[in-house]
Amino acid sequence: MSTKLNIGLFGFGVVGQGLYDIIRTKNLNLEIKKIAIKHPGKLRSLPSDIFTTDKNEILNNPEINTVVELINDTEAAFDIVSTALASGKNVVSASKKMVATYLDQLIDLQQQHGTSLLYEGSVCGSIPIIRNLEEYYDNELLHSVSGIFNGSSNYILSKVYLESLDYDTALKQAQDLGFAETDPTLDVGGFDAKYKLVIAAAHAYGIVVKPEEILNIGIQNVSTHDLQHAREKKLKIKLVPVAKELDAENVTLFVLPKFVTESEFLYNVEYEYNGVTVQAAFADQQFFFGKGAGGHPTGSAVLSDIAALRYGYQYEYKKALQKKSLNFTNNVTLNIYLRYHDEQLVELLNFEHIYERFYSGDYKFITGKINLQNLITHQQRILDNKAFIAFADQLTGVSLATAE
Ligand SMILES: NC(=O)C1=CN([C@@H]2O[C@H](COP(=O)(O)OP(=O)(O)OC[C@H]3O[C@@H](n4cnc5c(N)ncnc54)[C@H](OP(=O)(O)O)[C@@H]3O)[C@@H](O)[C@H]2O)C=CC1
Ligand SMILES: N[C@@H](CC=O)C(=O)O
Repeated sequence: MSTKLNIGLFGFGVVGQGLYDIIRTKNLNLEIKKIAIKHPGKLRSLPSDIFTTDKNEILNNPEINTVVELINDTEAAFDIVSTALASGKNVVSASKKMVATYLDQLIDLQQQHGTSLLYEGSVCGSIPIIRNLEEYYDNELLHSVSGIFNGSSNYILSKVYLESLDYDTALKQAQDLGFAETDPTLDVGGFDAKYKLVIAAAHAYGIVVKPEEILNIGIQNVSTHDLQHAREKKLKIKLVPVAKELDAENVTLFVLPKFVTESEFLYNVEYEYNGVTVQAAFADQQFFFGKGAGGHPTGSAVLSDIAALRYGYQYEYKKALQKKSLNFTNNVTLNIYLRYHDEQLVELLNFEHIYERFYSGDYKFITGKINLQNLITHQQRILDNKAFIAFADQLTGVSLATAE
């Protein structure tokens, strides 16, 4: 029999309201008892007595057995979630930065207190990827997990590529639609995709990697030259996080823009949609597609976690708890396109091999092979120089289109 859930909800913004709308339409064995928010003066769509600004009205209420955390403050979210888990309450969260940053501590807390933390909504909105990695692929050898994990960046790339809208207007639209983070640098800089990659990798490969160890370069420096380059070669530019098993012992993780070919599933993933490609040893290639941002799509994933809690569902972190775990490494060579101004940057990056160099007026690019570690070392210089970097597919052995 399912347990009645008495919920304390933290956050009534885009996702919190999305969840509330969905719950309202259903007759589920659950009740939202209290909603904690930050700004008491804001106009709300519900009677004021359901709201509180005191977290302890939820955390210290013995009647509340489930906390749903949907706030936009990482440190406050960790405080709320860890307190709830330690006091015997199960938790659902969509805060990917918080989960990725504190994943090892959150796993420990669940084990110590026998409580459950579910976070499907934190990775790729409505796409049920975490539970699939955790359960369905439990016994599969995964060669790679990659895709489009950030709705805002993808929305912007679709707008600038398909509709020739300017970047700033496209970003403003992504913010107005509720897709972007409070600080949109997290989206366009590839941080948000990286947090999601950290979480996915924990369930796919059992590795818990600190976000700061992983390269993230986003779409913030994309220019009309880069877009034109892609168009001429019938490619699209997508922001792609990659988790790839290199051999029986090593896994690499990185987030970079990518030139995607027409034959890839990601080519047709546009606007706020996300896509996840899983390359497995036996199941072969599988593709998950769905809305990656927005109140209702994310609310639906949060509700699915809440429903799973009614039956006592917990992540077992089976791969992470295995004795022989995989190592995370940045020692991998990538096929890279670099658009740049500063010749010194090219020297610093120390290409292992150069396929092509192009100069025309103020447009200069180079394609070649680079070690990921070199990109990490010079990441800040790449960004400060307004240079743009993208990789080409190596997962299937296809090299840069320009290399042919
Ligand atoms: N937007 C999206 O598409 C998605 C967002 N997420 C994640 O979900 C979380 C929420 O995002 P979103 O709904 O967009 O954010 P919003 O900015 O729309 O809403 C944030 C909410 O959190 C509340 N809040 C902030 N700090 C506190 C606090 N200390 N205690 C209680 N309430 C607090 C705010 O209160 P007040 O209303 O008073 O300001 C607000 O209601 C974030 O972690 C985000 O990364 C995940 C997937 C998709
Ligand atoms: N800002 C995020 C929201 C969902 O996770 C995104 O754009 O994907």
